[in-house]
Amino acid sequence: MLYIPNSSPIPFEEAQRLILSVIRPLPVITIPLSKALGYYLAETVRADHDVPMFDRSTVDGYALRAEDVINASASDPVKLKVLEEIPAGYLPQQKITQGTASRIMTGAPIPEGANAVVMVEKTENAMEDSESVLVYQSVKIGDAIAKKGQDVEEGKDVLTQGTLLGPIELGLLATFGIASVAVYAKPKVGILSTGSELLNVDEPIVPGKLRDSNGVMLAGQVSQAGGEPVYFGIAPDKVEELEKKMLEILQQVDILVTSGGVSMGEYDFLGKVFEKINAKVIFWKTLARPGMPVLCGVWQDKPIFALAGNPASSYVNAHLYVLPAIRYMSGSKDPLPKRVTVVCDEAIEGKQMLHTRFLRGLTYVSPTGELRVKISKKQASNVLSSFLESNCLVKVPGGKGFNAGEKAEVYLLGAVEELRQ
Ligand SMILES: Nc1nc2c(c(=O)[nH]1)N[C@H]1C(S)=C(S)[C@@H](COP(=O)(O)OP(=O)(O)OC[C@H]3O[C@@H](n4cnc5c(N)ncnc54)[C@H](O)[C@@H]3O)O[C@H]1N2
Ligand code: MOO
Repeated sequence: MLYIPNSSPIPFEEAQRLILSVIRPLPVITIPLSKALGYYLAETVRADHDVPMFDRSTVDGYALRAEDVINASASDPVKLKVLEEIPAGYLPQQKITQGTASRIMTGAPIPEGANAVVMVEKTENAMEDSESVLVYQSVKIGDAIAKKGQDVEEGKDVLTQGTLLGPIELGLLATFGIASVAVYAKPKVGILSTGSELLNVDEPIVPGKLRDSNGVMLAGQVSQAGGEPVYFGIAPDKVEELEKKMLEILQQVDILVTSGGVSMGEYDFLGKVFEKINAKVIFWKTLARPGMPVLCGVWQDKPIFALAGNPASSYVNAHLYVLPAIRYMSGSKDPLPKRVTVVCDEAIEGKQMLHTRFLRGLTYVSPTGELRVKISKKQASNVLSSFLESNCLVKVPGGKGFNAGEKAEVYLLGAVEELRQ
């Protein structure tokens, strides 16, 4: 049995590395393209044709030879004979020769002989006079023509295995006729809140007790990372009940996440339960706060994350350890949290601390366009509300502080588009 109650805390980066070394991407499934948003691609898709497939007009106008209108101007237009009209979706029938042009619509194939398109606005009576057109502007060879293969060249990789499928990726797959797509399955993540002091969200408050806020919060984080959360309610601080409940859940999910019961209290039983259910401990305690006492193990290849119970600790633990595991099992090649470097508004004390701290902060764009961060006021592990005014975690490594104006690394919590000015 590997459970070591007095194991020494490890750096959080080492904890992340250890987790990723014991898990694997889930099996590949094939699903309709319309359902594939948010999945990771399990195959590399190669372009089996050019996009565009032919030289096409980028404007409504006239396909012509640039050399025929080299001297055209507003005061001295050039008259060309109009051969035909080419709507998008049709093939040209006529070849452009000296002194001729064809009316062409945006997206339609360029006729043979033409080497440029002039916009209809730079011509006169264009749409009424089907015989001829007056061109009031010169054009250069290639003007208003999207070349064959301009977007994607035949034979090139369009998307590689491990790419997260967003709206753009779905559009590209549709372009190549991929109606069903091979992706990695998404992990089912069981969530169990532990603690005899906890009440269900809909229960009336009882003196000394509090409602389970971690359950729904963790489910939200799991969903945002692309996992499928399943909430299994509250379990009391009793070893036998926890053991039974956790084994039951483990049969049904790919990952188990619990919160509470991992520190040194008389009722902190999670370590004991790991021992009872024969879960192999990967680590217990990291050199990072909030969430220092987090316990992580595997049971029959399924990771178990026993997160520290304080709400901010659970949130940060999930962000640093659970979400990367979800992304990795979902097929991501880059599962660790997104980070950026920003300039500190104010000094951050910390030289005397041994562990890394993740401080709540607000990253914003300064009027000069610089990414800067201000530290939120409340940082205690039991405080959740200060995340409302935060959008990042500022990493303050052990033994280090920051001067005002110094650069620090922050872990982004919201979308980058949410950075406020
Ligand atoms: N003697 C020591 N005491 C503590 C240590 C330590 O090293 N030695 N570590 C402290 C740290 S750091 C943390 S973090 C907490 C984490 O402890 P647990 O994971 O055992 O969490 P609990 O004691 O079960 O709960 C802590 C706190 O959070 C509340 N809680 C728990 N679950 C929920 C939930 N689902 N929703 C809302 N609130 C929840 C719980 O009621 C407690 O108030 O331990 C320190 N102690
Ligand atoms: O590591 Mo604990 O989460 O600070 O209070």
